[in-house]
Amino acid sequence: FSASLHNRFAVGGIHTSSSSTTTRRSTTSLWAKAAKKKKTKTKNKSAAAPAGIKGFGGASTTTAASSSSSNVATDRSKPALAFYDYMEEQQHGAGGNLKRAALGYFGSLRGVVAMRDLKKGDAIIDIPYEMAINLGQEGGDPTLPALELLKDYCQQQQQQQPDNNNNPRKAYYDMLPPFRGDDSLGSTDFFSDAALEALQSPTVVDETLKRRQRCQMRFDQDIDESFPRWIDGTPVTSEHLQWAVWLITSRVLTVQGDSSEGKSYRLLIPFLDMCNHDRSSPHILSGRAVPGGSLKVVAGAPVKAGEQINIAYGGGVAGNDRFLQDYGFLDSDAKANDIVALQLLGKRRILEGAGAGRIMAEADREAALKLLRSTTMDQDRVLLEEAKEDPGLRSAIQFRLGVKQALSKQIVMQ
Ligand SMILES: C[S@@+](CC[C@H](N)C(=O)[O-])C[C@H]1O[C@@H](n2cnc3c(N)ncnc32)[C@H](O)[C@@H]1O
Repeated sequence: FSASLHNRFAVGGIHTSSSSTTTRRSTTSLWAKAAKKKKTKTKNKSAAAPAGIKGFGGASTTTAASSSSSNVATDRSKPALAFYDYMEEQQHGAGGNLKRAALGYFGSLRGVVAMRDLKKGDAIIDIPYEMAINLGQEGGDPTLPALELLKDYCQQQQQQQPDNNNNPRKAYYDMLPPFRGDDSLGSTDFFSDAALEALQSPTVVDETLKRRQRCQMRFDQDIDESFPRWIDGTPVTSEHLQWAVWLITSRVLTVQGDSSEGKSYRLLIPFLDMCNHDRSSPHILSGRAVPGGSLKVVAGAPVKAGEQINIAYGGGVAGNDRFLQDYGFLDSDAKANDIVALQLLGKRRILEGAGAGRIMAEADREAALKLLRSTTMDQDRVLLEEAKEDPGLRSAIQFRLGVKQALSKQIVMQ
């Protein structure tokens, strides 16, 4: 859930970041290696998780939950069950999580649902570091970890059935949002020209075009015939790499390593990466990228069975400019638009991209405000109605409408 270096979630813990000046590759091994343990499956799964997703009950049937969210449909699809098995495998030791939480659907959005009541301070999710995929040291270029991820993804997908000796991460990879899926297409990286223009945001357009260019350069430079093939046996394309970049920007967490080392790493943390965003979430991320470490979501308030377990992406300080570029959706919380408006008024520093950490240059602010003034909010609402065919165009118009609303609030307040 990459966003910014400034947004540390927890002391000595996980923070969100895709931004930094360093682009050095990690010298650590790519995969967080487990201390050698016997690779045996838990024999009696329902004994291992008597009250969780693998046992009886569950969030969809529990009587403990009183809210309407207790009717959440837990994900018991074949790939999900294979993924739960994968978590339970002894070398991962993450099966205990399934007593407390599972995957569920909130409308059409998959997320994590509590399987039982939990107290404030309880670990809701607790994933051993060894289960995480370490994509290298923190850096500003998402195409580097994307390349590593894409390579491993293609290698793991070579066989149809998960086989823990040859493709141990397949069960997890099968749960990732698919290539060309609606989720990934929500990111500005996949916007049509018309949608990009409709953003009325020169800085977002500029950053998007640069990222596309960087992705193409990475593809030209590092992907050749020796690269593993795509799932269907055809050569990997730059569009596959763009999808992998989106996986990085939307689901990787930057986690501090050993305190004496002073380094941070980009981790894909299975299951934890399935938590959706809610800016007001009280839950806290903690943990370190060290052997034996635990990567946790700790309850910041009591949790009821059936409740969705969300976390605040971007440390709760990212605006909708970042949400649209990195995650591919707009945060409905008004604060996400207020942040963009404050940046445009020179009252808040830019979080990431060109000029990160600085107040936006006056000329850039003026250019952006001029574009925003080129249509009224009423006109935008009409255009939004008309933009049914192009989801990117709709998001772009929604983005600028939100920014205009936030700007008008700021101006009234002045
Ligand atoms: C870290 S993943 C979260 C899990 C994801 N829903 C899944 O099923 O794999 C981040 C992605 O989830 C979706 N997402 C997370 N929070 C959301 C929200 N509040 N509204 C809409 N989509 C959201 C977006 O597609 C985002 O890029």
